[in-house]
Amino acid sequence: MTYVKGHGTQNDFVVIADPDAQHDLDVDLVTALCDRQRGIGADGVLRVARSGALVDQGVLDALPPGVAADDWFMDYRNADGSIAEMCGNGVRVFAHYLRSAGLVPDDRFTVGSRAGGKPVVVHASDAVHADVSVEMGAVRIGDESTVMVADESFTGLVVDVGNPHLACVVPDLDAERLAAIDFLLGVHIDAAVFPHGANVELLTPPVRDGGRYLAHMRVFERGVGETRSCGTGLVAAAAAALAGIGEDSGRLVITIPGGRVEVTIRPDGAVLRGPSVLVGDGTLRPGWNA
Ligand SMILES: N[C@@H](CCC[C@H](N)C(=O)O)C(=O)O
Repeated sequence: MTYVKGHGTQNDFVVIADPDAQHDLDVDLVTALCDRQRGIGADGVLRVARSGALVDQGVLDALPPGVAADDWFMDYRNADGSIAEMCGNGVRVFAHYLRSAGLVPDDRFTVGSRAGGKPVVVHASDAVHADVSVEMGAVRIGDESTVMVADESFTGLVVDVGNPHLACVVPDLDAERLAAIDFLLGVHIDAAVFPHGANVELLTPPVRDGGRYLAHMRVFERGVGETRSCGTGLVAAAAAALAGIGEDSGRLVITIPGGRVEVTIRPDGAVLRGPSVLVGDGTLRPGWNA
């Protein structure tokens, strides 16, 4: 099995090309691949397969809305082996991989995901770096909920970006205090609100900077733990930040530990724009996971 290692603002992935969906991406394989000591090490795995092949092989029950059988599908797995509906940084890396491997002829195409088809634009790319926009689709904002991080409680909005988020814009939080929060002391969401778990974002209040807003964010991902970036989390947090100041649209540049991305929120959907890096590639030797 060959792989490519890539990241989007240091949210890192093992990319496995499997056009006909022949591999069994079971929990043992995914957790071993993502293990930073005994595997390649990553926050998740992106299987590159034809959407129709995933249906034929029973990985998907049916094609999700907006996904055609011959679209390339990002079959995303978290580092713990669980399946998630969508990964915003993953789509950028996935699109970059497709371009760099010559699997798509143009810079505009649709990437399939369990949360539906995601149109992408590859603004610039070479073998290593790319700048990619993803139309993330509808952002649904729900009620408030709270999360305990160690013994501190944070209140946020339940946000659905295809996958579940609790996006907390924390009054008076600044970048320094945000950096000092210790997720290792425990992150506890309300299981009654999130029966399938959730990703948790902590965000500083947005500060206007010309025609955009600036903010800082950290994220604790379902199925992974703290990551240096989360694309769907950035979209959820941007929508929550705008909602908090009574806006339903706007542009935010958000700094996360892994870099900076731009999120545009409009009433009809969100766009995430940021970098992708393809770090290198290799071959797994027979028996590596025995
Ligand atoms: N890192 C991702 C989100 C990956 C899925 C998430 N952990 C979940 O379980 O919902 C992103 O960039 O969006």
